[in-house]
Amino acid sequence: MNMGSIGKERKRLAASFKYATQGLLHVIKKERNMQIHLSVACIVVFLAYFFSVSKIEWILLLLCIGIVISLESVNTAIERTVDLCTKDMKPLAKQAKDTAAAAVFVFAIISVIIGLIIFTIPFLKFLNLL
Ligand SMILES: Nc1ncnc2c1ncn2[C@@H]1O[C@H](COP(=O)(O)OP(=O)(O)OP(=O)(O)O)[C@@H](O)[C@H]1O
Repeated sequence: MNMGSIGKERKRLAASFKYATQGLLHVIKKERNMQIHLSVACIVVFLAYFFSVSKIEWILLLLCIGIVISLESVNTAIERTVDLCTKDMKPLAKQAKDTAAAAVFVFAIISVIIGLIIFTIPFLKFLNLL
């Protein structure tokens, strides 16, 4: 690989980061669900810091936050693609959108359960109930 092609490769990499950032900002601006996920994520990070959760618990919480945000982005991409394909009401369009929404929903429920497992005992101790 010569210097010219390394420079081109770097530019291409920088451009792909730029486009991904634009995509993320679009979902944050336009999708109410993403705004809710991010607000919950901020609260979870605050609680994790406040209760000094363990390293493995931090990893689990950050994984949940990352996966929910990623799934919501993919869900939005599928919604946009369906809307681009058809403006008519079609059963397949509904199945595509609802199935994509189900992916976010399932992992969001798992994340809530993980959050409850991690925070319930510290929270009860904080309230002097344990
Ligand atoms: N082209 C379509 N054909 C059939 N059903 C559709 C179509 N577009 C949307 N729907 C269905 O209508 C319902 C509402 O969809 P809509 O996209 O308006 O909002 P949503 O799924 O709540 O997503 P969001 O709130 O993130 O925009 C969903 O069940 C969806 O699958």
